[in-house]
Amino acid sequence: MATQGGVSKRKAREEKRRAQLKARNRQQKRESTKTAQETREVSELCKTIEEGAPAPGSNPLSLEQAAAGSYAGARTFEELPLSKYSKAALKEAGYVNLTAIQRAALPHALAGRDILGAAKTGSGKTLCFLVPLVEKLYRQAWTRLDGLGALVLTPTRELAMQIFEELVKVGKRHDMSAGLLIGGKAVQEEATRVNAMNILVATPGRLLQHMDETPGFETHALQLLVLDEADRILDMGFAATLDAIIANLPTEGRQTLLFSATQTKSVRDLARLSLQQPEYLAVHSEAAAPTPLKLRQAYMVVGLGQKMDVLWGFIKSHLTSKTIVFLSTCKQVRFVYEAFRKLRPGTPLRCLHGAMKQGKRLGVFEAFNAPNASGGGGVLFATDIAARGLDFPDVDWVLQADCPEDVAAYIHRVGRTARYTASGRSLLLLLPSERDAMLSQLAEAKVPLQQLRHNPHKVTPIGPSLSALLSKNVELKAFAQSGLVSYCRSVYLQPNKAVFDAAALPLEEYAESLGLLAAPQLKFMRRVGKKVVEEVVVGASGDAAAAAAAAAGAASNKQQQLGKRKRQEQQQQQQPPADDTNGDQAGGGGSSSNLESEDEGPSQQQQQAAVDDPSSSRNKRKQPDQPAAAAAAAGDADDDFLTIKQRDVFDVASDDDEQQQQQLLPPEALAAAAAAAAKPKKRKKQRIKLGAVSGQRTVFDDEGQQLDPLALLATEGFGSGEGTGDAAAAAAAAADGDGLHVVAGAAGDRFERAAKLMAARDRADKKALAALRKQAKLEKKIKRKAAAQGEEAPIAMLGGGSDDGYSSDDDAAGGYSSSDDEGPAAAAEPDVAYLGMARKSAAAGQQQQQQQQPAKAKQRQKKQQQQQQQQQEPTAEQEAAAPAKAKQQQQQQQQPSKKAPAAASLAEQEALALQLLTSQPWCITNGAVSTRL
Ligand SMILES: Nc1ncnc2c1ncn2[C@@H]1O[C@H](COP(=O)(O)OP(=O)(O)OP(=O)(O)O)[C@@H](O)[C@H]1O
Repeated sequence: MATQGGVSKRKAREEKRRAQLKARNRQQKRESTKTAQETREVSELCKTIEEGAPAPGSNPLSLEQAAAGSYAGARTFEELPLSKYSKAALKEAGYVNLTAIQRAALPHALAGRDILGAAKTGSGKTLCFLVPLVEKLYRQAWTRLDGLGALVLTPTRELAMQIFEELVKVGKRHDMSAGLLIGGKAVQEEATRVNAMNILVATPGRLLQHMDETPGFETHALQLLVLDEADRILDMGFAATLDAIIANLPTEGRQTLLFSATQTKSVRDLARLSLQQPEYLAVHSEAAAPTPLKLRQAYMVVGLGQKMDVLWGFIKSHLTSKTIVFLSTCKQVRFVYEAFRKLRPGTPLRCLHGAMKQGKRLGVFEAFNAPNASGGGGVLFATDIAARGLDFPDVDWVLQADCPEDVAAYIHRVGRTARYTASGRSLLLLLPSERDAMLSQLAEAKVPLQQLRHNPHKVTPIGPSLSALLSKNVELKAFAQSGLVSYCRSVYLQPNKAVFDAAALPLEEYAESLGLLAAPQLKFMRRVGKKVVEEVVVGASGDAAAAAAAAAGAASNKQQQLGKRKRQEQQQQQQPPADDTNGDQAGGGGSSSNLESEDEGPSQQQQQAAVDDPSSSRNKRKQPDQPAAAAAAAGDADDDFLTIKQRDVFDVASDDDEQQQQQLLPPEALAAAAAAAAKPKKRKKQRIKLGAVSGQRTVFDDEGQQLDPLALLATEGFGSGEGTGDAAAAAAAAADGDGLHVVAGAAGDRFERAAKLMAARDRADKKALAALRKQAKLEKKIKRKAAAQGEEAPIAMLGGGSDDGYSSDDDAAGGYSSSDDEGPAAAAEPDVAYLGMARKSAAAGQQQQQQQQPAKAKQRQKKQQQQQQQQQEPTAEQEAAAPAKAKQQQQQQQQPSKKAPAAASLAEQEALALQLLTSQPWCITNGAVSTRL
């Protein structure tokens, strides 16, 4: 039996070995056939490319169809000299016909030429470099042993991930390795595999890190370098990193492809890349607009104080739309997202910014990237990390809540919608101070814009709701504060000074709109203010009118424009409710829902001026029918949040505006306007500015009387006599009409003193914040400890507020300091109070504690009880001193103790801190926001 079993086992083993051998032979045969086929295919492809390549410098897009013997002019992927692997993969991914930029770029790229390609957003530039990349390595029979053959650089991690996914689709049948190198992942993990990669998609920073740190990371064989969003990678932000990367790459025999919707033309930039006779392919340079055809773009002028309301109103009115909202800083995104989430608009909210952890970033990206199966909407609040290249499907709206830094940023942001053949809409919110310059820059770039205004019935102020939220949530308040500061700083730092004017930001209004009680005092903003003062002082000579004129002369054009804009703003504020106008515009239909009208040209501008002008009688009359017709044509009847104002505003910044408005005014209104203009408005405004040394807050005394802004200095430690004296002198000087330079001179001193005071406050604020942080840390630690010991929920940490779910009754009853709670355990650990026990009898509480306490604690308790007993048996001396002591105790009971028990004092501290956080103004010191305590 044993021998029989052994024989059958041996037979089975032999059969298995034979089967394996057969399989290996088959595999080898297949591979050699495949290699032979591939070799044949590669040689054919090389021949076709060599013979049929378009002439250098030609634009294949101009060809109607592929010429005989040439693949230039191909209209489908099938007509291009591509491997059958690539063709099959492209077909599987649903790519059949070529887009314009693909028709122009692919023939040149396949021929191995360097390319500088520019085309509108969403026009398919990704395939313009991925297909030639895969094909080039395939034609060179690149194997895994050959190392790094192609490198794609992109400015953001999300874009790198998206390109990588696309690469996997296109190259799925090829035998190559590809890797994704982005920050936020363990570099060591990547280092083990990076050397085995044939293709890398990377962000510049992480790639350079591997070049510096990963042993054996070689790039000498690189065949192809791609810069997606080339202008961004070539700009200042990446300059040093890119130069270091390029220094590590071979220049000989390397093909370089650069693509973007907004291409760089800087010769110096291109010289850094050592391009070899590049083909410049800007397929949409002759187009009417640099933005997608199916994108409807609009702007709206909104004061900074109303931005949050408009944003909220927009979201509430577009709950089923998929929207991306762009804000300028991470901190703003964080605040708006957190605050709106708590206000529950009724649509999913997400946020994406650079300060998020990579895992979260990826999760949000994937979630927003998922096709919208249910058809429901959603909002993504994002910084400019989502502005370039990302191909989120089905985005209906792009809302730029903050002005983009330049036209290129605008084009990329709006390009997140209306991609490929889809349509989309965008709305740009502009501050009155940004309007003219930004619109003229956009007009210069031929961006077609229509002016809209919001339906006031759809906008409710959310400041009070935010304020209520902030008063309960210290963290959210800190977010609001840092959001505000970061926004102001971003405006202050913008190089595009024609558009961004930090001095024109109405901080008080903005702070209020975020739910804050007061605006911060920002050092950098004070520098802006100081500059204005200096300009005025330089211009001051003799009387105030001359000084104002000199100041106006010295000030930049921008400032003059600002004055003009402010006048316009004032006019707009006096305007009758916007819905009246819109109702009229809608042709009496009562609906203010139109987004587009067909009328353009100068008459439009006149119409605009009439709409803007409150005194124009045309405003009160019905407008012609055309907007109603346009509305019907536009099919926007569902959008009752936005209402039409004007279409294609190209020269809103022109100096003729005022003139045009005046032409439309009736004579009486003109006379009134002339009288108003004759008043020395400017002087008055400047005086207010100069006096507002410590911000433009209204200051009230204890009785609630409004104080002169200058008197603030007197009340805040500069010597009341001097301060009031200054204020009075300033007021007197101002009254006699010669006050401008006097006030300006005095302001210098005050600035200095105010700066000192603020510095002292800042230090105090910092200390207070540090104490708060320390306390929060302590709470967390105690909580963790408690959780680890398996203690149940009813343990509250001192200073922990009501987050732990305690009833307000307990809090109101002063649960922290209830004498019932201060058992031996509480005495031993003064930072922990067992609030849950306040509801039970002290005895029950003690019993429970005894059950929970470990043996050591029991011993300690016993010892303390013994001590108490000893204390209860008074000595003769104690008996003698007893009456005096009793009296003292009685006094102590009657007078609230100055030094409260530890628990009570901490609770008080917390309450005080909370109160101060929600009521005091706050400052900024070296970037850290702190609360003035
Ligand atoms: N030939 C094609 N046929 C069908 N769909 C295509 C084709 N080319 C590209 N697309 C699709 O068009 C969309 C936009 O493509 P892509 O992301 O490459 O645009 P882009 O020009 O790089 O945009 P951006 O300038 O914003 O980076 C993608 O969803 C892509 O799948």
